[in-house]
Amino acid sequence: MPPLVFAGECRNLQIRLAKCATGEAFLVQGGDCAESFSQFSANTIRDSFRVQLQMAVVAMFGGGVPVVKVGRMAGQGDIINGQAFTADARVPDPMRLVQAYNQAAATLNLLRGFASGGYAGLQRIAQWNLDFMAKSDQGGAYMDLAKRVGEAINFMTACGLDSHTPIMTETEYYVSHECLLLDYEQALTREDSTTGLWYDCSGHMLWCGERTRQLDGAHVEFMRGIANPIGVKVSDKMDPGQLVTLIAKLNPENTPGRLTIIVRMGADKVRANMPRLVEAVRDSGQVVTWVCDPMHGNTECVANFKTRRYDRIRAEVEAFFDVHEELGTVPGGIHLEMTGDNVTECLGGGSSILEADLNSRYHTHCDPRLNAEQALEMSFYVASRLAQIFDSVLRWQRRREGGWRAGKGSHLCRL
Ligand SMILES: O=C[C@H](O)[C@H](O)COP(=O)(O)O
Ligand SMILES: C=C(OP(=O)(O)O)C(=O)O
Ligand SMILES: [Mn+2]
Repeated sequence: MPPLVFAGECRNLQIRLAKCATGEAFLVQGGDCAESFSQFSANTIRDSFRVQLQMAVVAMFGGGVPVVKVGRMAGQGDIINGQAFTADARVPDPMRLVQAYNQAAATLNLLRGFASGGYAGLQRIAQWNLDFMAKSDQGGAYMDLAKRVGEAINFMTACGLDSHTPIMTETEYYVSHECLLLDYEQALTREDSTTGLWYDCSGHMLWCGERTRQLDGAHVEFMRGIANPIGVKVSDKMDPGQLVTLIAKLNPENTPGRLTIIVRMGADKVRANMPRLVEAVRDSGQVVTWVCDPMHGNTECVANFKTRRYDRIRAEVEAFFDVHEELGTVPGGIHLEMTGDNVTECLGGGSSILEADLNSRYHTHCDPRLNAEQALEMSFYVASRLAQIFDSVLRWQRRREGGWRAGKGSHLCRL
């Protein structure tokens, strides 16, 4: 089966992720927990993509920083067994590997079309608002921002910016998924003819899950051998020394952008457990991109539904930014389980979803996702934190005629 991505694309993403490690860009990574075969459709793909476009515009315009867009898309869904709660459905079926591959290829094909075919053109910024969002507070706030962006574009066009330049009409978009099913990943791993390195061509970026990141495990051994940009999920159970050793194993050349540490601890565990990890990595001189996954540490069961509360998700993001602010290190991105559909899977947020609402539009096949409105609301919060950072950077720059220099390792030392 043909590879789904080209090694050169992975190298481009790695360069962008290196910028996220030094605060010169910010990663917005979002999509399903597990893409289901039954919900595979152009509209589902389109709507997830367009919310991510909206989030990127909000973070860029509000935060004053380039945004790197990576989807939790074109990865794995019902790739092993069926969803039905029956013994038959749960029997692993190898033909699902083929279906998952074909769906990933179709998803990626459509995403490439949206990204380069004009759908993502900045002139269309107002059309990205999803219909059901029009009347919501977030939708209204987004339209206000879209109007301001439109004015800025008109001004730049009046200054001579060619509205047909690719910056205005196209966007970069990458895909990622968990490197979980090694048979599937191995089948798509190819030696890149231009460098002689091995790339897992199932996606641009792969990450190692919280449950499979053992130093002597098969997943770390496989990921050590591929040249893709990779991530590692890290909970409060991670030991600082173990993390430093794991990073050295996965990124022995200490290549910027190669390794993203995706912290997922739970809102009430970040402040107590994240600083020691960040300090250990900083003191080791290793370059990583720090990203917050505020989903996986905040899962709970309410009224028989696996759900998450928007307030706890937001609190984890806040703590993530606070810890980096206190240590003078760099918040490099956010990693969300989200959808462009108007689902009721996570409680609270602007849509103020109540326990009684969970039953009405609960469509996830695995973890509960932020709906479009909640995801957009989160991007406004992220933008407000990025604005503070970049505002203070400008103050330092003015005062010191310098700027933030990427110090030894992933932290930034203020001049
Ligand atoms: O993202 C996927 C889930 O977190 C994983 O399947 C584990 O699910 P659990 O949190 O119900 O154990
Ligand atoms: C399983 C996942 O996360 P974690 O490994 O952090 O639990 C996931 O991101 O789908
Ligand atoms: Mn999940």
